[in-house]
Amino acid sequence: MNKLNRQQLQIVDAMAAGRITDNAPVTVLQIGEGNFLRGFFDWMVQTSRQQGLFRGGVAVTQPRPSGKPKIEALNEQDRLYTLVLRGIDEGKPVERREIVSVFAEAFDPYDDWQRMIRLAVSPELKLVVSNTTEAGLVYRPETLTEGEPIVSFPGKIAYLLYRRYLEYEGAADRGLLFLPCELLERNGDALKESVLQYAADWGLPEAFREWVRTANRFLNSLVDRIVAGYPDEEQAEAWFAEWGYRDELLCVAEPYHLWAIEGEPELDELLPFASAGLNVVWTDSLQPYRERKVRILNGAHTLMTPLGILSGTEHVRELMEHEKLGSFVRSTVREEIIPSLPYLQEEMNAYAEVVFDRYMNPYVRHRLADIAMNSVSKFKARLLPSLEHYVQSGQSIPSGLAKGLAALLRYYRVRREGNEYRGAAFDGRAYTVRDDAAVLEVMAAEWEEAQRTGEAPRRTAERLLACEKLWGTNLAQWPGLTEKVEQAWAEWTKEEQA
Ligand SMILES: NC(=O)c1ccc[n+]([C@@H]2O[C@H](COP(=O)([O-])OP(=O)(O)OC[C@H]3O[C@@H](n4cnc5c(N)ncnc54)[C@H](O)[C@@H]3O)[C@@H](O)[C@H]2O)c1
Ligand SMILES: O=P(O)(O)OC[C@@H](O)[C@@H](O)[C@H](O)[C@H](O)CO
Repeated sequence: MNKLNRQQLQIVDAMAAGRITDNAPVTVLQIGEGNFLRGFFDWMVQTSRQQGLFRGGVAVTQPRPSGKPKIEALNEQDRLYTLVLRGIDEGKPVERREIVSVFAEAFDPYDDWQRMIRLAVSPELKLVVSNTTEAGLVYRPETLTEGEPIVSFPGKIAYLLYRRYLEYEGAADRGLLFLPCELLERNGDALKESVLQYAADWGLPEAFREWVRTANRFLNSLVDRIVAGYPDEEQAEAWFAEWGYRDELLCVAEPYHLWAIEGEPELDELLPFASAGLNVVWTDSLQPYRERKVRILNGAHTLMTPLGILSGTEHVRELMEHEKLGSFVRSTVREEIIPSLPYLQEEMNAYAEVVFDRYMNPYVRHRLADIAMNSVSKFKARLLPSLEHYVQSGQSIPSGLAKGLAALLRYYRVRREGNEYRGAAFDGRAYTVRDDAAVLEVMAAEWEEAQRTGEAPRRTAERLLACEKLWGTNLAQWPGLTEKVEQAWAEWTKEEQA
């Protein structure tokens, strides 16, 4: 059977009315080849194109050298992929398939840095969208060597903007609009600050920094859609047989979507998603949207993942249906996370119930292993603020959140095997942990030390919690936390030995 290709696109022409002509100007640079942008942003571009509201094309590049295979796979499929939206929408089952065809270019910036620069200085370019996870939108000092690709995502943006600034001699109307989709608080501001930091580190002129601030817009936004990515093999094969083509970039997402963007509604002219009928909200305050979503929906995901994997469950729905694990998640959200939020409790409860329904979506098999990537930074952004609320207000540490942290630490009990860091579940089965090398090295070293010295678990918990490199603060000083972590470990050790 053939892979998805342009001919195929013609066969399903009717459904691909938003397809791109090969000579469409590239108005969007996308940094991120991952599932999320393909299941969210690119689908929005396609939807707007189908209505004649958006005319440009998207150039997609990967933010890390390791993302190259996806870019290659995309090119092998004429830059097309299939998106399946499946779920319950207003009480009714929905299943829609669409071939997304918004990519005018897909290339590896590490292979062809000059191409990246040409794109950055293009007069057609208007928008830069990204999703590099919370671990990617981070400032890490980096040297600028002319002619060589910049490794980090914000470093790339700093250099590319500098080239654009030089190209147009600082013209005020040549700036770009940035829409980082990483789930970080004030993601636009975070990107701008990192860019300015690199500019200062590299000794770029103050006039350039001023141009970054005044001629460019870095919008803060909050995205919400569960994009599960590639389905399980059995489902994928059944679909390929039905459709008559194979698609390595097949992506499955729920129909629900929300993009709350801090900015004036007039920006809809540049980004005509709300006009296309999509659930895109222009707002002057993201805070309530953000906190509700990150602390409840993402927080519960990050809470369930380590314990779920350690217990041998694979998918969100399976975990939510599990008697003990499902009720652990629900009660921690209802009794610990929601009371830590400064908003109307009924509204938060109503939102949480919708989230639990979304988790139970019978059509989306959202893998815990996927959610688990970079769990340490996710825990810090999504769950630590809830835990901190109790510490700050002098209340005792709640058990569910402490158990979640204990599970996270136990999940990161890893050893290095070749290029991978592997841990063992309660039943001894091995799994791979994906996180920043620095995080994995610290975790592996701390656990190795525990094993080497045969120290008491309390001491190990204390050392891990005290590790400021991991948490940015000394968590061992939070009253009662070390004891609760140790207690949770002791219970699991008993279960493992039983
Ligand atoms: N999948 C969803 O349901 C969903 C929904 C909302 C937001 N998100 C956002 O998407 C991220 C996960 O993306 P996905 O679901 O597309 O997964 P994915 O694995 O398909 O893609 C992850 C992307 O992030 C990049 N990346 C990972 N670590 C990086 C690092 N250290 N530096 C630079 N780039 C890095 C990868 O190269 C890839 O482009 C989340 O962290 C979140 O910010 C996802
Ligand atoms: O995408 P991640 O890996 O940052 O986090 C996993 C999930 O919490 C996340 O993808 C949610 O499904 C999503 O944020 C829903 O909008």
